[in-house]
Amino acid sequence: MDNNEHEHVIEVTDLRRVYGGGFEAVRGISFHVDRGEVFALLGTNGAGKTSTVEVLEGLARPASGRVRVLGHDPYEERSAVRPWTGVMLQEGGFPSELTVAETARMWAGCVSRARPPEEALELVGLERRADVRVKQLSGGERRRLDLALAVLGRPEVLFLDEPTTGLDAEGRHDTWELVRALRDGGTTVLLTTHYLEEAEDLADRLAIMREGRIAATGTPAEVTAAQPSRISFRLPDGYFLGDLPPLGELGVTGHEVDGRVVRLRTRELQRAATGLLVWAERAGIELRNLDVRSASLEEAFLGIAREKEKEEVAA
Ligand SMILES: Nc1ncnc2c1ncn2[C@@H]1O[C@H](COP(=O)(O)OP(=O)(O)OP(=O)(O)O)[C@@H](O)[C@H]1O
Repeated sequence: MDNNEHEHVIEVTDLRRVYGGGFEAVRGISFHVDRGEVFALLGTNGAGKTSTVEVLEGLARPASGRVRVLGHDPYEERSAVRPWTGVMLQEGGFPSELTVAETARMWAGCVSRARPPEEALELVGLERRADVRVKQLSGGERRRLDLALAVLGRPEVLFLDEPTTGLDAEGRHDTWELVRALRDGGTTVLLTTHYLEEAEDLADRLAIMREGRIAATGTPAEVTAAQPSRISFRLPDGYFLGDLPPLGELGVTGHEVDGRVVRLRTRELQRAATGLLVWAERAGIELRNLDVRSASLEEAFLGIAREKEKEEVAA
């Protein structure tokens, strides 16, 4: 199979997934992931991320819609897709009596084009734990083992469901480095995560799901651009809000005053910050505790979650 012919390594069109009792967990979503991209699927608990990823992994059939991985239907043509994909589920569930090295060797026997098991363990920093039984590993070490097994077959497409949950800060950064290295080597990665800084740092593009639908999608910068930036500072004694230049002219769309602390919201950060600083400079004022910040992905995420709450209150 010439896998290079499919630029969209993953294609999802109007995907719906309905569970046995009739509950519609995924309600018509579309997105694509190109070769060598890291794509993050974000969302609140129960938003439908795992339900979506399971369909892409070929573990479940869609109720309707079309899914293609490397140009194939991952459920109907599992044997054409499976050898090229690596999967890290939320729960690995490997036999706990085997050692780490035995587990890796056993798994290497099940995949085509396997790396040497020692190399996979080294990639995730488990080489010194090779002789430890799986049941004796810590939660974070088990996640590392799950990741080692997912990359053992040199996959072209890697599915990572919450890969860094339970890892300490160092483990998380190690995992990010590994994902970046795999991406740079041409691997396409689809990951779900609850850590917004992980998506901000790693993802080329992302989608935020809410109640089975995609509420926002784009690069991290595009998704955060929809949220206002913030400027805060301390007004010097003797000055009042009315002494500032007219806020509308600075491109400020909202403000709060808390004692002497002023917080401004704007979608034109450079214009607002420049106007404010020029005013302060001319007036010979020092704006103490000045903080100028673009919106973070976390703010965009919370904004989307709050839109939903507002809709519910209004209904
Ligand atoms: N086997 C099932 N039968 C019925 N409903 C299910 C089943 N599995 C999941 N659901 C429901 O589908 C919805 C989406 O679940 P899913 O696990 O895909 O969400 P998620 O975004 O991955 O959540 P989390 O971040 O908590 O892992 C939830 O409301 C969940 O209760």
